[in-house]
Amino acid sequence: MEQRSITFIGAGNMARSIIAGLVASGYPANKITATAPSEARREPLARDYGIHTDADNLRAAQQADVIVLAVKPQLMESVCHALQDIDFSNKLVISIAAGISASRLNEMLNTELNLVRVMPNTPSLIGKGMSGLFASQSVSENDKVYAEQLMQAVGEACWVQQESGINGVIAAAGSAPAYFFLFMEAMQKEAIKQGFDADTARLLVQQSALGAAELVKANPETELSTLREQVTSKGGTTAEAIRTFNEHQLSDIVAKAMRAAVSRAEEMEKLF
Ligand SMILES: NC(=O)C1=CN([C@@H]2O[C@H](COP(=O)(O)OP(=O)(O)OC[C@H]3O[C@@H](n4cnc5c(N)ncnc54)[C@H](O)[C@@H]3O)[C@@H](O)[C@H]2O)C=CC1
Ligand SMILES: O=C(O)[C@@H]1CCC=N1
Repeated sequence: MEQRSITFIGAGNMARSIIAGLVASGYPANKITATAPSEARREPLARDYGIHTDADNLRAAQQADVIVLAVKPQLMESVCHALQDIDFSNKLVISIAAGISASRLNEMLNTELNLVRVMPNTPSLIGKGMSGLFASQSVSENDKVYAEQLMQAVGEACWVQQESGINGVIAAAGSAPAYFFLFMEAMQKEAIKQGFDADTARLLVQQSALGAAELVKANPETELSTLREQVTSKGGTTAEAIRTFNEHQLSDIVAKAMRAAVSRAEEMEKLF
C-alpha cells in the first residue's frame, strides 16, 4: 500500500489500537504522528511504536497527507475549529468518531473535505480489527483504496454505501468487543463462584471464546446455528444452558442493545 504520512489527532485507546496494528503490519513508524495535549498520552506511543508525537494539532495536521480525527465526539468541534486554516484540498481526512456526520465535519472544518468515515474497533491492536468505511461522494478511487488498505492492515474492512450504515457498523462491530467482554466477564464471575481461581476461570472462558470464534471463521459455509447445534447434545447440559438463555430472551436483549447503540449514535449526531 501507499505509505503516506499520517497524523492521528487524538492519541487515545482507538488511535493506539490502529497505530499498534499498523506498525506491526510494517507501516513505517516514521510516517506516523499522533497528537494529544498530555505528555502522559504521547510518550508511551513514541516509546512503544517509535512514531512521532506532537502537542500541536495544527502543525502535525499541516504536515500530513492523511489526517485521522480520533478525539471524543464531544471535543471534535473545538479540535476542528483550530484546524480550519489548513488547506485540505490535497489531504485525505479520516474520521473514526461515532455520531458525527460527514456534513457536520465539513461544517466544523469549514470546507468540503475528502472524507472517509471509518468505524474501527479495538482488536485492531492485534491485527484482528473490524472496520466499516463510508466515503463522501468527492473521495477519489485512489483515496478509497488507501483508506481500505489502511484498515485492512489492522484487520478486516467492509464498505457501507449509505452513511447511516456506519451506525449499523457501530452496533455490530465498533461497540461489539465490549459485548463479548461483558459476556466473558459474567462467565468468569460464575466460574469463580463454582470454585475456579480467577486465572483458571479466565483461561476457561477466553479459550472457549477464542475457539468458538476461530471455528466460526474456519467454517464459513456452516451456519452459526449449526455450530451451536453441534455442541448441543439432546437432553444434555448445553441444551439446559441454551434453554435458560432463551427463556430470558437473550436474542431480544441483544437486539435491544444493538438498537440502543444505533439510537445513541443518532442522538449524538444531533448533539455534537
Ligand atoms: N474506543 C473504541 O473502541 C472506539 C472508539 N471510536 C471513536 O474513536 C474516538 C476516540 O475514542 P477513544 O480512543 O476511545 O477515546 P480516548 O478518550 O481514549 O482518546 C481520546 C484522546 O484524545 C486526546 N485529546 C483530548 N483533547 C485533545 C485535543 N484537544 N487535541 C488532540 N487530542 C486530544 C486525549 O488525550 C485522548 O488520548 C471517538 O470519537 C470514538 O467515537 C470508534 C470506534 C471504536
Ligand atoms: O462507545 C463509543 O461511543 C465508541 C464507538 C464504538 C466504540 N466505542
